[in-house]
Amino acid sequence: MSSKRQLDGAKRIVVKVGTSTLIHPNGRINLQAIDQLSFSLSGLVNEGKQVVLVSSGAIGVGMGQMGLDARPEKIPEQQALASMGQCELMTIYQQRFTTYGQKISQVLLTHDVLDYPESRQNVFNTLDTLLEWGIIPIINENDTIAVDELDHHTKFGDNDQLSAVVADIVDADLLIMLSDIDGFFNKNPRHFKDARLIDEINKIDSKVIEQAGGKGTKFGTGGMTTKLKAAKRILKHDRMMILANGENPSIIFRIMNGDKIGTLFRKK
Ligand SMILES: Nc1ncnc2c1ncn2[C@@H]1O[C@H](COP(=O)(O)OP(=O)(O)O)[C@@H](O)[C@H]1O
Ligand SMILES: N[C@@H](CCC(=O)OP(=O)(O)O)C(=O)O
Repeated sequence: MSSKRQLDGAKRIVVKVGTSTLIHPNGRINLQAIDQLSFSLSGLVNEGKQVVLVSSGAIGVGMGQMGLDARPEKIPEQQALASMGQCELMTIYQQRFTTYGQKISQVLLTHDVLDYPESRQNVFNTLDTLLEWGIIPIINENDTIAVDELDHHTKFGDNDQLSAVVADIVDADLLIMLSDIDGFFNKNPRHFKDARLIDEINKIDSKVIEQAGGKGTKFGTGGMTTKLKAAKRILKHDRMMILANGENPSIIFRIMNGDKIGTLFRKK
């Protein structure tokens, strides 16, 4: 067995970063993580890759701004926090990416863009143009609009699934999902000391689904269940996904080098 993964020269890459990577447990912004992420993604663009960043964190950053240590129950309050936090988050990204000479843009999406071929095409046209220009689009769900109503489905559910949808829209080769855990384990490692990291998964069957548990921190949403839903979509369309620990986002360079880090989801 080869000690390196063959990522088949992946050129168009979507990177998803979860709230738990961007926010310290004390609620403050993890500047080091954002800096490393900006450095690594700018480095990939300089190597000739096309990179989209799907970034969570708006609500988490908004909570920090308002001094809250628990997510409010009321949806309008969550949306207000997202609106504040998104602005702050983009300001920090703008600063850090500028340091590395990298231009960025912001794209906020709702699920219903997928229901309308014209909207979907417009999203593709925008993203494709940005990527051709060497810009890194930073995508989040448009939390102000995104709520689930009976007849108007605007919510993706979570950014794990949003990132897989984005990978489809831009026809990405690879989705790198950075979380607060080293990859997919055969059981939740926060509850079981003997949990084992799985190197590669080729199919999301009921056995794999049963191994997935809930979220890890107060900032996370969905836990492994939503990451597996995203992986299912990725496999269905013959793309690759790597789930890895975003604690130190420069891990992206080693991932792209084919080092066996985290869990690779790929069809056999
Ligand atoms: N089988 C599993 N393997 C790895 N992590 C798991 C598993 N089942 C549940 N988890 C939990 O999923 C968490 C990651 O998801 P989440 O908290 O939503 O983070 P993020 O903010 O990165 O989306 C881990 O911290 C872990 O507690
Ligand atoms: N749109 C929300 C993110 C929702 C979400 O999926 O968060 P996470 O599980 O941390 O990736 C925000 O920016 O706070």
